[in-house]
Amino acid sequence: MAKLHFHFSTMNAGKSTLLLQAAHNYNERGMDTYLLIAAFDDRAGKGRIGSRIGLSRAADVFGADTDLFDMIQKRLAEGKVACIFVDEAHFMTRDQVWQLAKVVDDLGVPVMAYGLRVDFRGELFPGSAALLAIADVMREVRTICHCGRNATMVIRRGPDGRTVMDGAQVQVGGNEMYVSLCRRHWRQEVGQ
Ligand SMILES: Nc1ncnc2c1ncn2[C@@H]1O[C@H](COP(=O)(O)OP(=O)(O)O)[C@@H](O)[C@H]1O
Ligand SMILES: Cc1cn([C@H]2C[C@H](O)[C@@H](COP(=O)(O)O)O2)c(=O)[nH]c1=O
Repeated sequence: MAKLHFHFSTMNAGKSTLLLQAAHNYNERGMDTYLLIAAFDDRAGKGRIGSRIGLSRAADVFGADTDLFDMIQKRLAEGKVACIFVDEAHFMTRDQVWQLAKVVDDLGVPVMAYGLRVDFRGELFPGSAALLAIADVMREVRTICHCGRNATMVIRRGPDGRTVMDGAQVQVGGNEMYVSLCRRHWRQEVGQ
């Protein structure tokens, strides 16, 4: 039975690596996959999913207005797909998460979504909140803080290197701007 999976973590935990590895596993067994990524996260190049370990692969992009059910249905009309992979899933809207649930329930294709659970302030992203609410399977991709504890939070650093607590929820960036920490060290950094 097809399921909606949510693999969540902080940044720099290996989500994109795992996505590319899982997709490759399908492909090497002769099964097609369909890869999607949020349009504005173009760190690996527009329409590419990339991991810091050096792997990358082309993907279709979605914006906030994209109907993911329609988009996936069109792709399925072109040929069978064994699994759908979505990177930067935290950038989806709540409606888009429900569209993925409809793909799973009505079209019978499994969906694997990979994304952050919380933003730099410790607040859920809308896409993550919806996935935590309705995904069939949830799995944490674990990584560690500089102290060795499990990292569950992320801080954002401004251009001067200082930790910031103000600003838009969405700001695309990598290790130069974000650091994953355990909750204790996150609290210390943000002065809580
Ligand atoms: N050259 C490398 N060899 C092995 N692991 C690496 C290398 N470069 C980065 N990594 C590891 O890859 C992980 C980040 O992978 P990535 O897929 O980009 O994460 P995420 O999508 O969760 O942000 C980190 O654990 C990092 O230590
Ligand atoms: C914490 C946080 C992150 N983002 C952005 C920054 C990156 O572009 C992605 C996450 O990248 P990953 O390495 O693939 O995990 O999300 C953001 O917009 N707002 C935040 O608070």
